[in-house]
Amino acid sequence: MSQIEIKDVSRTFGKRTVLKDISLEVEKAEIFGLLGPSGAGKTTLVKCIAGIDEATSGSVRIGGVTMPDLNLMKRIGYMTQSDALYEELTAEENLDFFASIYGLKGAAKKNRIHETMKLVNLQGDLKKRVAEYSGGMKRRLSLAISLLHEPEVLILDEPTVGIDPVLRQSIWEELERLSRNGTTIVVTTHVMDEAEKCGRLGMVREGLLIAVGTPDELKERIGASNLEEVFIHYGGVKQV
Ligand SMILES: Nc1ncnc2c1ncn2[C@@H]1O[C@H](COP(=O)(O)OP(=O)(O)OP(=O)(O)O)[C@@H](O)[C@H]1O
Repeated sequence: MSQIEIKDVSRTFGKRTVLKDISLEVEKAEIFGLLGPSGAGKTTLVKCIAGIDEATSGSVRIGGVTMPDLNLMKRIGYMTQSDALYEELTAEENLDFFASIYGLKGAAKKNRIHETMKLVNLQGDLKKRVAEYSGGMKRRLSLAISLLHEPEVLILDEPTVGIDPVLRQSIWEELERLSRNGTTIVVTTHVMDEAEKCGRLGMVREGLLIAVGTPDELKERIGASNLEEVFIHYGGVKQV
């Protein structure tokens, strides 16, 4: 059984269909990347996987359980594109709040807060109010929050936007470490060198999943020398 099983998922908003019959399986410990032009439906798809949104038809199962499922959501880490943070609270208070929701307590909670903040290089800014954080710092704090409870499945919607290349690299090293330890990761990105680090990629265009494969398979399939060409071939629009 695959860790994530997406079967014939469609999502409509009013008369508009933004996901069309998407079927996909993601294996345990895989890093699966979703690529596609802006508005293609990547965020809508990851929201359906995370159980934040529900497919109009079709099903999403994680570990054999149909989503959305409240119990299962505690085992999923989800980082949204727009940071869901309490601006008036300090970073530490934000982390403390989310850690408590996930059932972390006492010394274990404190240790995990420090570990995740170290990981995103914000350990010196725990006491700072989020309102005083830069955009990139907020992204890093959101990432730390999504990692707090060491989820089995991690869903990241453009996690490294606004993050400098050095830190981006260390975040990817951490994602690779998590995957080696068994975490399944689904990540959306517009950054080609990040896409290259994914085990497999899914190309989304106008609500359809039009190609799936390893970065090398996708390149070979169309005779491209790099992923940018693959993106342009399948996406039609060049992203900056
Ligand atoms: N709640 C909603 N109501 C109506 N339309 C929506 C809603 N959410 C998303 N859409 C539409 O669905 C389409 C897909 O949006 P989505 O955010 O999934 O794209 P995306 O591929 O993630 O884009 P980006 O790369 O810019 O983040 C867009 O045309 C968007 O306007």
